[in-house]
Amino acid sequence: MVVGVLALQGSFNEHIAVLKRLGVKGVEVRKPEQLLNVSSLIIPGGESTTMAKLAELHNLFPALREFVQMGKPVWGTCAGLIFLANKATGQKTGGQKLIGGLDCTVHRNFFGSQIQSFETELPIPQVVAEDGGPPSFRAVFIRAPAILDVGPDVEVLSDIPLSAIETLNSNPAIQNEEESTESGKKVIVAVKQGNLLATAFHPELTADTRWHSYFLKMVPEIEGGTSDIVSTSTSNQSFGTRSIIDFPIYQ
Ligand SMILES: NC(=O)CC[C@H](N)C(=O)O
Repeated sequence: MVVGVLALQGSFNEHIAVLKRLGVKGVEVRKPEQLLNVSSLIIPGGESTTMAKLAELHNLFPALREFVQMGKPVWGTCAGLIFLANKATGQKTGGQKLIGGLDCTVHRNFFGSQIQSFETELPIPQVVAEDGGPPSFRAVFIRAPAILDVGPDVEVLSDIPLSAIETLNSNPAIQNEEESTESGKKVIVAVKQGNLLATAFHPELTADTRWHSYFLKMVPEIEGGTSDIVSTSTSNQSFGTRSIIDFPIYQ
């Protein structure tokens, strides 16, 4: 079995490279019929409006929705998270099509514009760190979304205190959100709901492969049939982070 990576736009190459480091084949998915050949799917970061337009052009929405509804593991990172959400706010005029399935509301550019992108250390969730490594991971937020509310079946894996973000005082979206958020202090940045995993940050842009290993464990074919793929690879894991200078710029 191979892992599909939606390759319309954004950081699909980076995801495929991480999968390769873990000994797993990642294949680019651009057409509906290609979803038949993959056990699971990663939807990368990029620009969700553009991705939605390209998905529409390639008639991918029905197949993507079916893939999600069939219970196949799907992981959305950043724009991919927006794509999977049932509801998005902060969209461009006219809105954009979503795959949906993930019971949450996401704010598309919660942390501000491209220049308000940032990196921070966040505690690694217990379930993600099963194979060890440092207690935190480097979370890379690029014009990132955040999850504003979740339904009862959604498990929150990571959240972030707004006070930890430098842009807090200069970004009106965050200030408004802070006032309207009940806890007033945190937003959700990683969730799991059954077969769906979603992160507002970009693990594929760091050398820490634990989020990818966690996702691979959600894929029954890989976990059951070829468990050495995941367990062997974890011994090769490193936990460093690439410099932000290397990051692709998403418009
Ligand atoms: N790095 C990203 O994927 C950014 C996503 C962007 N906020 C969007 O609307 O699509």
